[in-house]
Amino acid sequence: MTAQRIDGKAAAEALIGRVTDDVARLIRDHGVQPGLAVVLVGDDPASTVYVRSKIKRTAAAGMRSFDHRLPGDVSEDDLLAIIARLNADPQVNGILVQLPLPKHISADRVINAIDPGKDVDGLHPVNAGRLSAGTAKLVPCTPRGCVILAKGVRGTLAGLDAVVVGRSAIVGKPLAQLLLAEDATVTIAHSKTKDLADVCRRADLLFAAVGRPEMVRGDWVKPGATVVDVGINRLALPDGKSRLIGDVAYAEAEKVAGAITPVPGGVGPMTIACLLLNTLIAARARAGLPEPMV
Ligand SMILES: Nc1nc2c(c(=O)[nH]1)N[C@@H](CN(C=O)c1ccc(C(=O)N[C@@H](CCC(=O)O)C(=O)O)cc1)CN2
Ligand SMILES: [Mg+2]
Repeated sequence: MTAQRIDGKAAAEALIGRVTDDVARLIRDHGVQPGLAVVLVGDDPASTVYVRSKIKRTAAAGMRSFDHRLPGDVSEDDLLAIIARLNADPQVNGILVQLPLPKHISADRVINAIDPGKDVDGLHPVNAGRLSAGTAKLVPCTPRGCVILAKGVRGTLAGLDAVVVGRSAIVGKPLAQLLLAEDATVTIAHSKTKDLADVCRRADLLFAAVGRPEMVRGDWVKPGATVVDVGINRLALPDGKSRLIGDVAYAEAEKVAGAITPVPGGVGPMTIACLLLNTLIAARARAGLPEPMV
């Protein structure tokens, strides 16, 4: 049996559709138009593509979009001054600083400077703390997308054994917290985990977020498991072109898994959809309205 291919693109379009409808209601009923400011430092090609897509999708969803492109040698102080202006701007409900930042800028200092109520990446320590306390509204976009996709397949995640391979602040750690909030039994594994393949083989839900191309092999997957591949690794081809591959050896894993996300077209599109959702959540909270029912 071949695994069900989880269509992240379709799930993202459906979520963006619901967000767009709620934005229209928010404008019509409350005169509130959500606004997202995206800050890009430098000209990294992948980041430029992601930022362009974020800006385009924000506007298409009926939100205001504010575009801040800064040279790669901008000083940390100048960047912090822009963040301070965006924090004070009532038209801006969400602030997203595209990562990674150049080496001379401390990502921690920049993230800490964002108003937690506008932190649509969910990376500010206040929002990370709220996530572990179970009271978060703004949670990191990629992990939120992973949980939506897994729930789309399994309905409930309660009681399932979830293994998250990777412990980054942007994916692994918040994903583990979100899965715990869904009553899954969660293991966080990483490069130092003993018998990693055995740990993965116990997972009903296997999330790979290590940034190592095809590290998770087919025989690491429990038969019938739901596999969510967060990896986006660009592989250079001999003809000068490139190809994206995930952290999971898809061709092997699809023979064993019950369902699996492809790369591209799996988790990636959900990241941008969840950014729009977070911007809507931030705008509604700012207006004293409950979370959207999307
Ligand atoms: N401030 C942030 N920076 C970064 C984040 C983030 O969530 N917040 N995540 C990544 C990049 N990212 C969004 O910023 C992102 C990555 C990938 C995709 C996506 O749709 N990928 C497609 C493939 C696209 C391609 O061909 O390159 C897919 O997987 O189908 C969207 C957003 C790091 N930085
Ligand atoms: Mg840095």
